[in-house]
Amino acid sequence: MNVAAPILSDTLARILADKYEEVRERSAAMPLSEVEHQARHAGPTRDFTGALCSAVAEGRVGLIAEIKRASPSGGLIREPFEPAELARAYERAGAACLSVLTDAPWFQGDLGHMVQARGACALPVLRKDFMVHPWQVFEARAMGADAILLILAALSDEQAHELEDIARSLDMAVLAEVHDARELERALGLETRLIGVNNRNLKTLVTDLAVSDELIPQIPADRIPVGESGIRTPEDVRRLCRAGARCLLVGEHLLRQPDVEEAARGLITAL
Ligand SMILES: O=P(O)(O)OC[C@@H](O)[C@@H](O)c1c[nH]c2ccccc12
Repeated sequence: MNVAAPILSDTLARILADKYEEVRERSAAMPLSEVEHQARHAGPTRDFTGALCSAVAEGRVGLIAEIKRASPSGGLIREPFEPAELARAYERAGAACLSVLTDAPWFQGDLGHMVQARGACALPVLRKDFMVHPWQVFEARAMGADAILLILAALSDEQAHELEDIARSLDMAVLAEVHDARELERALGLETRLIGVNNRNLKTLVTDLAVSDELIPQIPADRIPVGESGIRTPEDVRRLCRAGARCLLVGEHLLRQPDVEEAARGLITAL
């Protein structure tokens, strides 16, 4: 009998096992009090939620454009990979915000990519990682992040609330990510207005825009729905808009194009 098999076939569980180990190592190298001190003395945040709302108010798509070198579902996505250049191209195209993958083992990410991207433009930046511990939230802010992602599938309610409280105390926005109705209900218990609907199942990596068709209409009007993952064409953009989301998080499709600026503009103006 192989009791490990079901767990090992769950990608999210494998990523989280690595993440807890990473947090153990990093927090041994620098105490929480020190990284918290750095976070509380970092420069001001850029308004992530405000940037999305302004884009939508102006009739555009509120695009969170992603910067990542690789992913478990897509393999190596872009090489050569230049975070600063990508950030400037997305900004010229009219993206509202950036998302930068910082997970190393599964996405070939790095906090340095986030620092480079943020330094190259004026856009608010989300640290895209698997946040499970306060240490990482302080680290994100210390390195300049304006927003963090909280994946409900990866967190207990208690963890989600604790990490959100810390992010808010640091003036960071929180994107609460859900993939089913149960997670949506839990996310609505948080303070944040930003509710991301991930079309990709992080356990199986199967991506289906029907997840957005189903869940986005269930999000109350006082929240801001964000459609996430698997968005490629202007028709996809219009489909998520019909479901009720004018804010979208897009990575792989843009990063596979030689001209990311033109590709981003094509989605931003799709409505
Ligand atoms: O590259 P895509 O399919 O356009 O998707 C972007 C983004 O939604 C995806 O990277 C993502 C959404 N939630 C996540 C959580 C962890 C890692 C990655 C993600």
